[in-house]
Amino acid sequence: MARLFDLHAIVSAVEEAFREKGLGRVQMPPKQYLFFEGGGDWRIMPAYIPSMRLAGVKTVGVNPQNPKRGLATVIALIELVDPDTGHPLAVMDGTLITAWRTGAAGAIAAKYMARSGSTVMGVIGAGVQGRMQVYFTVETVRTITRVKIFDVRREAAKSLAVFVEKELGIDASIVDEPLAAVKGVDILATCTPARSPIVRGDWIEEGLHINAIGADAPGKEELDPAILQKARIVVDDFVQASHSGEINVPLEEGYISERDIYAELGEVVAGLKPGRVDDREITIFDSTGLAIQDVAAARVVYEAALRTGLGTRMKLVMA
Ligand SMILES: NC(=O)C1=CN([C@@H]2O[C@H](COP(=O)(O)OP(=O)(O)OC[C@H]3O[C@@H](n4cnc5c(N)ncnc54)[C@H](O)[C@@H]3O)[C@@H](O)[C@H]2O)C=CC1
Ligand SMILES: CC(=O)C(=O)O
Repeated sequence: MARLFDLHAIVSAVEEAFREKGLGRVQMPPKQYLFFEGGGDWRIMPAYIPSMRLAGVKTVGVNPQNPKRGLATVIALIELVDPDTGHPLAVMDGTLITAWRTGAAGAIAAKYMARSGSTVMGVIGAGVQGRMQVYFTVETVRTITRVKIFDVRREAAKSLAVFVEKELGIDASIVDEPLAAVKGVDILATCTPARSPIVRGDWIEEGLHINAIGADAPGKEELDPAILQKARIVVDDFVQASHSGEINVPLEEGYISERDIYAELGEVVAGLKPGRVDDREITIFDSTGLAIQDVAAARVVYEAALRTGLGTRMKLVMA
């Protein structure tokens, strides 16, 4: 999988998928959850994008206790199918695809919603998604020169700082408190499994764009609802975000109402609604993760595998 990685091809495929969603041309029922007694959950995520002749499903487990067992928090598997016949085309790892397509969604949101000329990025939660948010955003928004990193595990922050300096060639600073990752930044990515706000309302400065990535299940939240009350909020999918995104708790508790949600990202990408309209406004992209992102990114990898001969051909025996 890693040998087939192509950041810009993935961003472009995911952007096309968002555009199709904005134009109302995808089939994607909201993701379904099973909640395990041990604290983790498992999700099923199907999608069909007719104009891209693309269909498939991801199954994905999420358990923040996994790193203690030597496993990733997010573990996924993807099947692509031929939309003409329903025949499987490929079965592939979905763990890297999830990280890549989530990085791509954050980068696309930043492209449409962050201030132009943004130079400083902050990240809270320097795990798998935090790293990919930084990587994809830096490579897509070409003006970032510095990244500020906070993680409750200093070794995670250190590992990301080394990646940023060595692989991306820009400055990285590790900070000792979340406030310092928020102050003075243009783009903030929050990427933790938190169930109560980490970022406080009175820390927020004019013009900030936030990619709220970590909240992707009921009860999860990373931002003080006071931030949502004063921000332009764009979600990836209204139904999913209402049940499981950054807006789920503030909606449930009455801090915001459905009227406060400005748009879905696909509508912005499709040009139906403008993204940022004012350099001083605060904008939030609430990402829950969409199946259309998964199948779009998976197809980039599948086609690269066909081109390069990587992967294993399987004959499926069907009666
Ligand atoms: N929106 C989306 O499309 C997706 C969302 N996610 C969600 O993103 C979150 C992170 O996932 P991964 O990066 O894969 O997990 P991870 O376990 O690799 O990284 C999480 C990081 O957050 C840090 N952390 C935990 N609590 C913190 C706090 N209060 N302050 C600062 N750092 C803290 C941990 O030390 C760890 O380094 C999860 O909630 C996951 O469900 C995951 C994939 C896609
Ligand atoms: C983890 C998750 O929910 C997603 O991949 O969208």
